[in-house]
Amino acid sequence: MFLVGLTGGIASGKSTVVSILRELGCAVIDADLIARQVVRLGTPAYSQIVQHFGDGVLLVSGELDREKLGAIIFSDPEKRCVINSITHPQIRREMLRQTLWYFFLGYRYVILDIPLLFESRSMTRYMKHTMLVYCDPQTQLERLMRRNSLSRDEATKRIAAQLPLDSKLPLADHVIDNSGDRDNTRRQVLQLHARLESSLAYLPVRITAATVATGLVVLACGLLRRLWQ
Ligand SMILES: Nc1ncnc2c1ncn2[C@@H]1O[C@H](COP(=O)(O)OP(=O)(O)OP(=O)(O)O)[C@@H](O)[C@H]1O
Repeated sequence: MFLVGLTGGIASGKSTVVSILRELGCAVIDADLIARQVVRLGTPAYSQIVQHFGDGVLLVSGELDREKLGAIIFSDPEKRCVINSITHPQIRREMLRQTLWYFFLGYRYVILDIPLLFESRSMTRYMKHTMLVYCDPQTQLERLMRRNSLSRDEATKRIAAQLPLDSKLPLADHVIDNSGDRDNTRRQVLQLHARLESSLAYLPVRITAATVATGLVVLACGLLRRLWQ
C-alpha cells in the first residue's frame, strides 16, 4: 500500500474530487474531519485546550468555539504552537489508525485529504504521490463568492490568506485541473485513479508485512512446539 496526499486551495474543488474518488471506491482519510473529532467535548485534547486557554474558548453548549480558536491560531504564533502540540499527535494517531485499517482491508493506495499539506510540510515525506486540485484564480474567486455568498473583497481576502494555488503547482506530482466543468474533472480523476491502481508501488509494503507476519507465525509455532515437548 502507498499514500497519496490530496490538497488544493479554498474552493478549488477538493471535496468535489474526493466525492468522485469515493464513488470509485477509493479509501479517503479526511484530515479536517479528524481535526474536528479530536477536540470534541470530553476528548483528551479538549481537556488540555480548556486547561490551557480557559472557559473563554467554549460555546454555551460546552463545545470548543472553533471560530475563536481559529482566530487565536491565525493571530498568535505561540498559541498556535500550543494548540498544534496538543492536537497534532492525536490527529496523526487517528490517521495512522485509519491507514492501518485500510491496509488490512487490502487497499492498494489510501488518499489523505489534507488541505494544508504543502504549508505544513511535515506530512509530505510520508506521501508516495501528491495530488493538487487546481483551478484558475478567476474561477476560484467566482466559485468561492457563489458558494459562501461573499463579496469580491471578502473572497479575495480569504484566498490571499493561503499560499497561492499557482505556487503549489510545482510541488505536486499530479494536478487535477478543476477549472472546467465537472465532467472534465471526472475524466481526469478516472485517469489518475487508473494509473495509481495499476502502479506496483503498493508491493514493497505488502511484501514486508507478509514477511514479518510469516516470521512471527514461524516463531510462534517454534515456541509452541517447545512448550509441548
Ligand atoms: N468543476 C466544477 N464546476 C462547477 N462548479 C464546481 C466545480 N467544482 C467545484 N464546484 C463548486 O465550487 C465550490 C467549491 O468546490 P469544493 O467545495 O469542492 O471545493 P473545496 O476545495 O473542497 O473547498 P473548501 O476547501 O473551501 O471547502 C462548490 O460550490 C462546488 O459545488
